[in-house]
Amino acid sequence: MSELSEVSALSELVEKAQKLDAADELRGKRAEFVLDAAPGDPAGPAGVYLDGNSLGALPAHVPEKVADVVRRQWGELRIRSWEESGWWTAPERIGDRIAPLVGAAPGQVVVGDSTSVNVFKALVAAVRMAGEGRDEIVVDATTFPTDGYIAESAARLTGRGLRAVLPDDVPGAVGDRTAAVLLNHVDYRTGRLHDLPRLTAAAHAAGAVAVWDLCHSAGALPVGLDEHGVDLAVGCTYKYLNGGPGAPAFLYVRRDLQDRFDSPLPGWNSHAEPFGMRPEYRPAPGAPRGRVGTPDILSMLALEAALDVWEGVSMEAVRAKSLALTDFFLECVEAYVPPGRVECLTPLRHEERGSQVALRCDDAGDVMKRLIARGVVGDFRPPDVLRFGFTPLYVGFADVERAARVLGETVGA
Ligand SMILES: Cc1ncc(COP(=O)(O)O)c(C=O)c1O
Ligand SMILES: Nc1c(O)cccc1C(=O)C[C@H](N)C(=O)O
Repeated sequence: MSELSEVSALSELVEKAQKLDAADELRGKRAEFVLDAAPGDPAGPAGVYLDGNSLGALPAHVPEKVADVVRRQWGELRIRSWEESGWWTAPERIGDRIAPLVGAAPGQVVVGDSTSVNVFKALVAAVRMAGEGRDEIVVDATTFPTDGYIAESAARLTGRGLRAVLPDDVPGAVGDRTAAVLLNHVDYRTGRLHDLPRLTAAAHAAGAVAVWDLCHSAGALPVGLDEHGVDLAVGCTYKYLNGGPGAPAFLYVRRDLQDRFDSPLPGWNSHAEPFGMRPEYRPAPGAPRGRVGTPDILSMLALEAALDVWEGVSMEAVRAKSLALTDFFLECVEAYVPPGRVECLTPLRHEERGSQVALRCDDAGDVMKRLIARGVVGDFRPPDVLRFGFTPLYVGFADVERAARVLGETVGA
């Protein structure tokens, strides 16, 4: 590109970003988060946070809420808070706040433990639901590692075999031996969105139980758990749900399966009568059956406060903006990054795209370090992937233009 056409591409994209930001119905949400100044803001220098697919930004009102939980609820009310501050019922109450964000009616989502622990609970329970005749678990061959490790352990514990299958190949791979299928909704590396309705239907047609990991889709796009008849699902709350580092995960058990959910971790919190202190276990009805032990109240209540930012936000608006952000990023990368320097791993088709863009780049580790030094925060996944996550509640189009411009300068240097 000549110097003149480079300048005109730049000013065109800057102008386009301004127009897109002005028309953005979610733009007011950014002020609800603690972030660096936006590009163009005289308070700059601007930082661009594109790592909300790993750790979501802090909603500004959360520290005050957490301070109240610590000082008053814990410091003053102490043990009374289990009842008076609603600590005991927090896992189901907060589950019901996450439920509409993933397309679930109330009473089916419980919050607690890590995603890894919930993958274990869900997968072993799925195998138990499927019955003795089915001797195989199918796991996403491209899965985030923790699901693969846990599936391997779940298979050994339940005496089933484990087969890793590419999500696209699941319909042809499942059969009357398949007990359960564990899939990631969005691939953590490439940002590829898998076809949840089709793959759930394929698992069901084979008589298998479908278990989904929603870590990279919850809060980023409509999931439609009830609508698509998903059996069990898990997800984290520290990415697009902005619950904070180590915020507890969630577990969805479809209502009509709850009586058959036989937890492999039947702790006292999931007992029908937890304070009965009985030697024999009797599972609670409904979502609380997914609980294990004492909930981590401080993290859980930070998450509860963080969920306030969803007030008045539709997941359709979030999805529309997410696709517009990733489309615009790809357009800017095309304009600013020297040809051949990066290769897009994220599908261009909207139906196959989550809310991140992954670019393959030979020296990705070094490039990401230099981007971060210039205030553009994404992340690096070995061996050669640059990941950029776009959280529609707080990322704007000027951020996107700036990130791609700095990327172009960094890899072009
Ligand atoms: C798809 C997926 N599953 C599971 C996890 C990890 O779960 P946790 O660390 O909450 O157990 C992550 C990210 O950390 C992830 O991206
Ligand atoms: N959970 C994380 C953590 O505790 C530290 C650093 C990163 C994470 C992540 O969430 C990584 C993320 N799941 C990924 O997609 O790579």
